[in-house]
Amino acid sequence: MEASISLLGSTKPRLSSLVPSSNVLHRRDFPLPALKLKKVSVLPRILQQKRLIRAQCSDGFKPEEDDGFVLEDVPHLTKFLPDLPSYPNPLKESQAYAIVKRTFVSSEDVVAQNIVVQKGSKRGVHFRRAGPRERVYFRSDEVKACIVTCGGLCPGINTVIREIVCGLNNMYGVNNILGIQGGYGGFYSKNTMTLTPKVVNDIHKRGGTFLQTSRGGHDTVKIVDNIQDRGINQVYIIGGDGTQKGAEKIYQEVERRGLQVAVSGIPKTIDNDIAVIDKSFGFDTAVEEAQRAINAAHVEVESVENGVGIVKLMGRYSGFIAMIATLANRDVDCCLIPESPFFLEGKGGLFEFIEQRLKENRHMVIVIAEGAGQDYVAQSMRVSETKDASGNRLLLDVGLWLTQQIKDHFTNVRKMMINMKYIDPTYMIRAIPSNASDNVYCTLLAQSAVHGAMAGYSGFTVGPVNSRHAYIPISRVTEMTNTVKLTDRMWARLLASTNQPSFLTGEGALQNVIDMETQEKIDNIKISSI
Ligand SMILES: Nc1ncnc2c1ncn2[C@@H]1O[C@H](COP(=O)(O)OP(=O)(O)O)[C@@H](O)[C@H]1O
Ligand SMILES: O=P(O)(O)OC[C@H]1O[C@](O)(COP(=O)(O)O)[C@@H](O)[C@@H]1O
Ligand SMILES: [Mg+2]
Repeated sequence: MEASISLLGSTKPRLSSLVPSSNVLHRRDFPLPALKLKKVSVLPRILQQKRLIRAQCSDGFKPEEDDGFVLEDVPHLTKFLPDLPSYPNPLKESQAYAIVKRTFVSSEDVVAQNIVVQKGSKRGVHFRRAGPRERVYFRSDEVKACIVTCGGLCPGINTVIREIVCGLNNMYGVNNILGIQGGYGGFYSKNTMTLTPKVVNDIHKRGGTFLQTSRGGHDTVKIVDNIQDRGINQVYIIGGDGTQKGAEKIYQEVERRGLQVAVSGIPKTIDNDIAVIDKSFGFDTAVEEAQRAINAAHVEVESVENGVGIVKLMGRYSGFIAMIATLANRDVDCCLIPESPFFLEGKGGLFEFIEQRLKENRHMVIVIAEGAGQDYVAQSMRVSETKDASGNRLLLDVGLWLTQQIKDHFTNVRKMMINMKYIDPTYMIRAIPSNASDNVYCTLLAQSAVHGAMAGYSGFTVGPVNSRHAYIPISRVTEMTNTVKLTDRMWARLLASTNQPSFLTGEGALQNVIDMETQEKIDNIKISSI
């Protein structure tokens, strides 16, 4: 049996850096013989720092020689605490699971990242399947867990908090659970609160986060000092890409200090910009809520002469909410997202399209993601870039800017009377409670996180990959942002449904073509690295 690690990257690897904490093949579960290192390709400059390390494993599955099977594994506490005792999983005694055929997930169960395959193709990347394991590495009465929420809001955070508390308590008999208030900074600057199933009983019916949140304030050493001082041994971290980067640092510090602490990340983002997972929780709820704003815009512009409605939706770097809300609605004439640069003037531009639609229909609706056209807006406003406490770029209000540009053009240049209606429902969309299907999704995420932590995994993220929940190395979800691929069919479906210009031809299109080429290169790398 043979196993090897392949490194995609430009720098010469050191052995220690090749086996990162997030990618250790766990010998007990998945016993591996010697590891062989292989440098397989050099990425273009744009991705050079983002080294993708993957471990190829042929053990356990007894695959054919070099069938291309790759397991991207998550770390286990026994990696640095080899003598850690394990215990039978208390779920064995659970009445609820009494007649379940297979209560426990086998160490050989994995989830394939790619499910569309060609006959004879390599098996590709896999992640460990999430779920309860036969043996756990914590005694229930020894567990002291904490939960923290960081970054922006999204529907469903309270459901995840509730289900971590109830999952720990109902499935594993854990009674000691703390809420860290106000995000990462709360570890060292605020009091904790005690969380019980009773305390969190109906929080899933409310939007926001019961624990409060914040941006900025991540201080790894202070946070881990606090974890150590309080005797916390399970840390559940709910947050987006920035938060998950922070979770990775906390795990690394935990490992450096040799602490028996399970660090579990639960990906949260309204923008759906987290890589690898199918979709982030709260996204469907947000898309549904966006329909109300789009419908309102449509009613308004339909009721007046030459009505032009603009609805601004969230999406800092990724236009998923705008794209899916547009596709779902069918009253939208044009959707503008950060991934697809647009231009206003001249042939093939937005002004020309608006005029054409007004002639045809006497009204039109534009949906714009808040991150769209930022460089364009910045050029015309000459403003310097500012950042929030977490280092995220603060966006210029593209919705207001576009409203003004359209007004000026039609009133002053085209001498046409138009009726502009601008709707900005951004915070309303992310502040609501999650819908029924997101609630179920949040429950599965929370329970997967609890099972993973109890099973002794640490430094991992949970999430569905092709509809199956998996344990994913944190670095895999932070190294790339999930964005709308203009070269995928979904964007083509949108263009076909709105019949809007693609902004790839015409006077303002040169830069767009360059951006498309860059995007295509990135897509090709992602595809070839799978
Ligand atoms: N690279 C990073 N390393 C450590 N912590 C980070 C990093 N980026 C962001 N954070 C922390 O994660 C938290 C949330 O980050 P933010 O980007 O605001 O939201 P989100 O996690 O939802 O994307 C903040 O407390 C921030 O300090
Ligand atoms: O005003 P806030 O709270 O900083 O949030 C605004 C940003 O938060 C987002 O919802 C994304 O938040 P996250 O990075 O926390 O996922 C963006 O869509 C938006 O630009
Ligand atoms: Mg983010």
